[in-house]
Amino acid sequence: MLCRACAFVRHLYPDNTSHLPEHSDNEPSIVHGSNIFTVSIGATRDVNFRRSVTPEDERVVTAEGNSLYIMSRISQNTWKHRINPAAENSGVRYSLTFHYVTKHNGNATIVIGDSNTRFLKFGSGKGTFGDKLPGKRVLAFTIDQIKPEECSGYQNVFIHCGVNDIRNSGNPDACANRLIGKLEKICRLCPTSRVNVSPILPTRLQHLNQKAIVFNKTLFNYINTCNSKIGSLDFSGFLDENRSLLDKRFCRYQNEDPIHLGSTGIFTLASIIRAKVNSPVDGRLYCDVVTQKFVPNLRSQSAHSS
Ligand SMILES: O=C(O)CCC(=O)C(=O)O
Ligand SMILES: [Fe+2]
Repeated sequence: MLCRACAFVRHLYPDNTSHLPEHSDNEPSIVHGSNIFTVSIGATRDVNFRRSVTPEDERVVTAEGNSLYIMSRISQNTWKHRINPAAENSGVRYSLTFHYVTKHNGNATIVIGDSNTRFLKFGSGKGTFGDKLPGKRVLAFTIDQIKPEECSGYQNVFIHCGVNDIRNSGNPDACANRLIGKLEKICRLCPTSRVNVSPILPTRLQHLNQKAIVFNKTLFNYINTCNSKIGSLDFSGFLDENRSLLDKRFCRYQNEDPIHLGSTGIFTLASIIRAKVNSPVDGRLYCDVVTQKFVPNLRSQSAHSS
């Protein structure tokens, strides 16, 4: 059970000269998907709303005494609000703003990924990330199924792309560019979130791994040169001793399934995600391992390709 509480902010506007600078109510403690309620008492004042990316898009809400206006938490990622000084003095105004907060909401995490993320569980109790790491897991089997809008309000965003796209496409580079397009949109929608992307996880199939290398190289070139601080996960521990295939220990059914993680693999993936949430906010803790060491190994290729 998450510990939920209400935090409230009180403002006093003694006369028409008092104002509130432009801001968003986007504190990490405010629960994703919640609403923000503001009760007005006393003089009527205008609340001006402006879209962050297109500031010319401005709206005004007139907050009369004894009225309530409601903003969604999600809107705070794309809108700012302020109260300008008023032309005429119509007296004192108070406002009370209520935020729905949880103690650990600063860790709120969304994982969007393929079937290898299916068994990652948020919540409390055994087999979950626990109360201190609240969040949501969303399945996206292909890059096109990733919906950037779902990420807003989460402090940590993890995008885990599987092999479905590269398996069905002759052009892994084009797949990587489609994912990059999604990442750019996520960074625009969630400017204060820590966005992380996984390299494609190695499989037991060398022909897929070769496509994954091309995909990962394009992806890493982008994240190492883009202006957004996108983090990545270090998957080097999943490789076998030749550093070319998914280590059997992590496979489902001990190597019977060449693509899917078994319980050890899922546990390892969960640990990597948890460590990333707990890591310092440096934005750039990169493993280039997959692009540098995850090279095709001809010996294991003939032994394992199918
Ligand atoms: O006084 C108001 O209506 C605005 C209050 C507000 O924006 C806030 O408390 O964050
Ligand atoms: Fe506010």
